[in-house]
Amino acid sequence: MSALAFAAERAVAINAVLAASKVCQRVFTKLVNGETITKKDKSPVTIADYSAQAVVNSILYKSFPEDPIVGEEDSKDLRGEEGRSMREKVLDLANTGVDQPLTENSLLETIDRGTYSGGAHGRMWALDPIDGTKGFLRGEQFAVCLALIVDGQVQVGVMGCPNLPIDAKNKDGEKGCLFITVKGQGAFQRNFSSLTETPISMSAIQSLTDASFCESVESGHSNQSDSAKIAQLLGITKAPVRMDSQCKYCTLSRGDAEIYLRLPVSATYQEKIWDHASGSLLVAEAGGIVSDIHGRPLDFSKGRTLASNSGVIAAHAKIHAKVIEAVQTVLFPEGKL
Ligand SMILES: Nc1ncnc2c1ncn2[C@@H]1O[C@H](COP(=O)(O)O)[C@@H](OP(=O)(O)O)[C@H]1O
Ligand SMILES: [Mg+2]
Ligand SMILES: [Mg+2]
Ligand SMILES: [Mg+2]
Repeated sequence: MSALAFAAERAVAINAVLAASKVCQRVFTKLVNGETITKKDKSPVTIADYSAQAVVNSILYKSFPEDPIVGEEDSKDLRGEEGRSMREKVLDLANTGVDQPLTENSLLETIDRGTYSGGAHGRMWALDPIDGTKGFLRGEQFAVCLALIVDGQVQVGVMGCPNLPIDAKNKDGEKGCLFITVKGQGAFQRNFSSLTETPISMSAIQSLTDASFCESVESGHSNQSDSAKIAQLLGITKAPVRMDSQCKYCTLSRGDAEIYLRLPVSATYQEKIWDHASGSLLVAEAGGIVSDIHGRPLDFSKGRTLASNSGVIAAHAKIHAKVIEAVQTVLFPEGKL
């Protein structure tokens, strides 16, 4: 029997995301127990972001030294005398997640392996070391998100969600889930603490009135008054599930909600590829369709952003077209498209 496609990439991505997720958990515990998180100082989360990016990049480099990485962060603010204090903290933290300790120089170099410009050709990884920074700071949802993109197509996606309950019905139960997908091979969930992977799929609701939808906690990231109108038009009665990060894609994929609406708040904002690469493949492999507000597939070949898309709409394949129709009616009452 031949090995499954991307088996090595899948395994390395799981290791990298798990290691970075644990680094984030460690930072958070430290912050909560110390005084820093209440200071409204953005530096703590920045430390976690940098450390997680260093850990993932370092693990990827060992197995795939030739692969470029499109990562959210870069080392600019860690350099020089001004960056010293943060650099030292990041180094300490990052070194809790890697086998071979990094030096200050190799830390900066490792973080900057994420500066690739993306594009339509060849292999590249897309990395969001902490997606949902604001959720992380609030002690709510965030995710470490890693995807392999080949010739503009997402092939592998792994997400670590340290604060997500393993079972949505038991919110006080064990937390820490890993979501894993390879194109054509399905969607899976496992606990941080166990190797057993469980296949997951979206719920196929019969009627839209039974549906619930997810959206950002942050109204600056997705237009919540438009989503309320769309929900009303679709006959949805349940309150929106507001959640930070790509945990929304994970929630849909295991059947805990049916629709994800990400509606533009500005005409100029371009979604970042690392905010959607892994999550969109997970939903597709779990039985959903992911598109922009016009129903167009997300195009990961345009560089670091989804430059040819606007917003994101994800839903079970059976209801996606109906959702897009409602989105168009609300956003373009004059029939713009
Ligand atoms: N105006 C905007 N519209 C849409 N997304 C935005 C935005 N400004 C920032 N974001 C993105 O929203 C992401 C968080 O998404 P969500 O609201 O679903 O939690 C952020 O990721 P980071 O937290 O990694 O910076 C950031 O990239
Ligand atoms: Mg993000
Ligand atoms: Mg981020
Ligand atoms: Mg950010």
